Amino acid sequence: MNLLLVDDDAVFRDAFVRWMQFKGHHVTAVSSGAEAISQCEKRDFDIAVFDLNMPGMSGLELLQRVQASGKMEVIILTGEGTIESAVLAIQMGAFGYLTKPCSMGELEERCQAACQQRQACLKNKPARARRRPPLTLVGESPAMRDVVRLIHRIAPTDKPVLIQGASGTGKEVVARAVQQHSKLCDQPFVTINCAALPELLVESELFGHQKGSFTGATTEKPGLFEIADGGTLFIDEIGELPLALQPKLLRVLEDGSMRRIGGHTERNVRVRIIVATNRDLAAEVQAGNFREDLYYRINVLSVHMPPLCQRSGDIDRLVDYFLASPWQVDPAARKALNRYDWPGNVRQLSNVLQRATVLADNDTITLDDLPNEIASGVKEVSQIDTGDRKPAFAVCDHDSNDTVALDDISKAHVLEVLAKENGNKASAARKLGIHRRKLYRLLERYQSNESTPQMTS
Ligand SMILES: Nc1ncnc2c1ncn2[C@@H]1O[C@H](COP(=O)(O)OP(=O)(O)OP(=O)(O)O)[C@@H](O)[C@H]1O
Repeated sequence: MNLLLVDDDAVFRDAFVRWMQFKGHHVTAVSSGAEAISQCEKRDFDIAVFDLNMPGMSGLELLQRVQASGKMEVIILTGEGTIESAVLAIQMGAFGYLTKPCSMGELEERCQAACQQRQACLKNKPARARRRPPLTLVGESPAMRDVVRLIHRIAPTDKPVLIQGASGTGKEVVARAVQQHSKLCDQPFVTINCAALPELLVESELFGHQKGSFTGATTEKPGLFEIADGGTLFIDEIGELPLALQPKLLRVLEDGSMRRIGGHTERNVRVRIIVATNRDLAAEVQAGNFREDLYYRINVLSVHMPPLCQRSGDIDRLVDYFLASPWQVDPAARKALNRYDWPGNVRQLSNVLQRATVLADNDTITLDDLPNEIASGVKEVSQIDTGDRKPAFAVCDHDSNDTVALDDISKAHVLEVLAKENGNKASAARKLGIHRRKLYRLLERYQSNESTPQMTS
């Protein structure tokens, strides 16, 4: 295998290089995301192993940067082993993740498995078919029907589109839908997230640079406007675009002209712009953080994404969409999913379901596999989306008293059995007829409920 390791831990790097070379693999080991990107520009790798926590660029950011090339499989290493980051890595397209400390043998095995998958993929599928899966905008609630109607109205024009809405509501999905229903659907769809990059990098990503125009600009590089020429550029988190850069964007929007950083040549591009933000851009204009002329230039056609809690019926549809066969959700868990407020919207729902599939004992997701704040029938009211001063917790279900009573009975029984077994969890789980992991989760839930403030109706 041709392997790339990116880890700031020199001892681990050294051990990895020795082991993998001993096993006959080619290894390139670097200590930062920036070095990794430059290596990827120079040569192809079969498998890349990224440490999650690195100064500068994290493993997940790096994954996002190299993912577009679709050339190699990525394995993420995490020292903390949080389920959330692992789920995120898989969602972003990583082959898998491993928790440190792990043995070199284990890591090599995982790399071999990733390599086999890559080879099977390269053999069986033509290059075009390996691109992104087809886009699906799930939702038939009245609010989402309005969004879909709007997409069909605005897609055929070549005007800029502004998509606003809270984080995770599906703004990027809508941007892609607009592009796919437009006459530019066969042309490039290029994306940039302004929040994920430092100021100088945003400018150089958008407009490109000439060799030597700043430290680190070792080669000339075309910007995304040039790459997207003839197609669509999706600028995510436009509210984070530095003020100093805004006139440059305004200019390219007005007459299609731009210059690379350090360049003297005026270039002309024809790009349809779609921008998205979770900020209130009008308020940002008022606050002096966003230029008024740019705001009017991008706010020609706008789409407002409704929060998930305002899309009646869509939670069940999304659950069925995210969970492929043979996964099922038992009625109590489905009820809990439906009554939760989803401050993180569709992204949070997708993460919760992926987490549940990791935790579930079999193919059915139960209340035990859901996070406490969802399973316990107490919903966290989002203050981010509405700005309203609401209590942090509120009971949202009429029969929550029954749930609490049942919970109390089962808790008493579980604790009694555990006491009888002298605190031995393995034998208590056997007596209770449940998996040991389930017992651990129940005990965690009892503990956190004791420390969670709850209001009764
Ligand atoms: N209607 C939908 N149907 C299917 N999947 C959806 C839908 N809405 C969102 N998703 C999925 O939810 C996740 C978040 O969506 P997306 O990135 O488009 O949200 P966003 O509003 O752009 O978030 P952010 O503001 O944080 O960038 C993605 O995995 C996306 O595929």
